Amino acid sequence: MDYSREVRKLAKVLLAAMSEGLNLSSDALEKCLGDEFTQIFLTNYYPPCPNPELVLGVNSHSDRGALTVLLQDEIGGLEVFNEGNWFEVKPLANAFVINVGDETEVLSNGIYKSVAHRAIRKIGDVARITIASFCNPTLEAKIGPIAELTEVNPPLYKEHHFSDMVRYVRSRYYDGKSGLDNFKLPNKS
Ligand SMILES: O=C(O)CCC(=O)C(=O)O
Ligand SMILES: [Fe+2]
Repeated sequence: MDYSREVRKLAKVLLAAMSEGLNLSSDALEKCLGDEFTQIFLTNYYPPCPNPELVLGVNSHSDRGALTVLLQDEIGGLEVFNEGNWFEVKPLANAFVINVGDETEVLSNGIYKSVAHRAIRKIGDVARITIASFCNPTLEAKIGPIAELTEVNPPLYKEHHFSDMVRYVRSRYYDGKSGLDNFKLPNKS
């Protein structure tokens, strides 16, 4: 309980800072996530494995919600994709990894990018444990680019309910593609 309360506080601080980074009021992003944004905790257990080079822990994906607070142990294996390459996210003691989720990319009209990531197995003879805390909109929340951000740049994403994103991503279960593909508007330029 304490952990979830503290993670929630951290997520609120991050959402406020990210809203200000968009030149919006500090409650702008959180307000879009519904009455109270939801939190889902997922513990990932990667058991010891004799042939780590043959195994992928979690296939490439981006987290679908607003943001993820990830706690990883010291084993390592998380990688992020940028400009055609995978980069290791080295574990740092007493630090969280924060992933921007797909719906923050939509709300910010593409200013904040959700991050493609995966988990590989680096060391075979020890288990790895991570705890992901997904901060998500409520299922009924209507998610689309925030109006102030579409005055200069046209909207890049279709408005949808978060439940539509969840349904779409589930239908594609970890196939390596982004959930955002389904909500992109055709580029008119
Ligand atoms: O275990 C990790 O390092 C990543 C897990 C993850 O990306 C997820 O649960 O969404
Ligand atoms: Fe993830």
